[in-house]
Amino acid sequence: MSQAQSPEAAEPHAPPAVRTSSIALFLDFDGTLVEIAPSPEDVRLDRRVPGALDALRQRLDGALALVSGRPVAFLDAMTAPFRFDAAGLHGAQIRLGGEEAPLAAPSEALHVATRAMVRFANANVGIIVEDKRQSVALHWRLAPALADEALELMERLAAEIGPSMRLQRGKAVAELVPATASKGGAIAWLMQQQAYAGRQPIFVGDDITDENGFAAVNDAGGLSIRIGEGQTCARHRLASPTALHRILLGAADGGDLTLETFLQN
Ligand SMILES: O=P(O)(O)OC[C@H]1O[C@H](O[C@H]2O[C@H](CO)[C@@H](O)[C@H](O)[C@H]2O)[C@H](O)[C@@H](O)[C@@H]1O
Repeated sequence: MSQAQSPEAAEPHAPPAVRTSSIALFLDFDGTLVEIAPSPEDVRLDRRVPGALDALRQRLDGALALVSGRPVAFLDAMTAPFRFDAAGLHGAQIRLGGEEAPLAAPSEALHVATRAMVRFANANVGIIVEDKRQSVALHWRLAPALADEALELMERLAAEIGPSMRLQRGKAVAELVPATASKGGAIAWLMQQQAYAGRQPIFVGDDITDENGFAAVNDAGGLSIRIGEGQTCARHRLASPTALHRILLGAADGGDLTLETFLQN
C-alpha cells in the first residue's frame, strides 16, 4: 500500500500504534468491496467476501460495519445470509446490533425533485434515477456527455428543496441526501457505541463521499485508506477492491488482523 498525497496529508504518515485486538473496521461498499459497474444494479460481490466479513466481525467482537450510500436493505441483499451493522444512505440510516432507528418519510419536496429527475432521465438515454426513498441519485455514467447538464439540474433541485437536503457528489452521480447525514458523523456515532468504543477505527473507501469518513478516523487516531487514485485526506492507499479482498480473506482465514495487516499490502 502506498501513502496518500493530499493538501492536508502531504507528508507520509506512520501508522498509529495499536493493540491487535483493538480495531474497529468500517468498510464502504461501491468501489471498495465491489468494482464500479456501469449501473447501480450491475455490481457483483465476490461470493467469498460475506463469509469472510462474518468471520472478521467475530474476531473483532462485533466491531465491523458497512458505511455506504446504499440503503441498508441493499447491503443485506449483497451480503446474504449475513447482516452487518451498517450506516446506509450516507449515514442517514443506521443499524446497530440488529436495531434500526425508523426513518422519517421522504418530504413532498423530495418527491417533486424526484419527478423532475425522472423526466430528465426519460428524455435522455443513459441517465438513471436511483430512488432510495430518503435519498435520490441521478447517475450519468452511461451518458458522460450529459454530466454538466445533470449536475446543473441537481444543483437547482437541491436549492429548491432548501436546507433539509444537501447535494452529495460521487462518481458520475449526484444525490439528494438528508442534510444532517454524513459518513463521518455515522462513524463518530458508532465509535461511541459499546462494541466500538475504545478501539482504533479503520475506514476503507474510494470516493468523495468517503472523505468526511476519512477525516473522522484521522481525528480519532485511526487508519484512513483510499482505494485507487484521486485527491484525498485518507493517509494510505490500496490499489483496488481485489487488494482489499486479499487482506480481508487472509485475515478471515486466521491471518494477522492489525493495522499493519492493512499497510503491508
Ligand atoms: O458509499 P458507497 O457504497 O460507495 O455508495 C456510493 C454510491 O454508489 C453507487 O453508485 C456508484 O456505483 C455504481 C455501481 O458501481 C456506479 O454505476 C455509479 O456510477 C457510482 O456512482 C450507488 O448506486 C449509489 O446509490 C451510492 O450512493
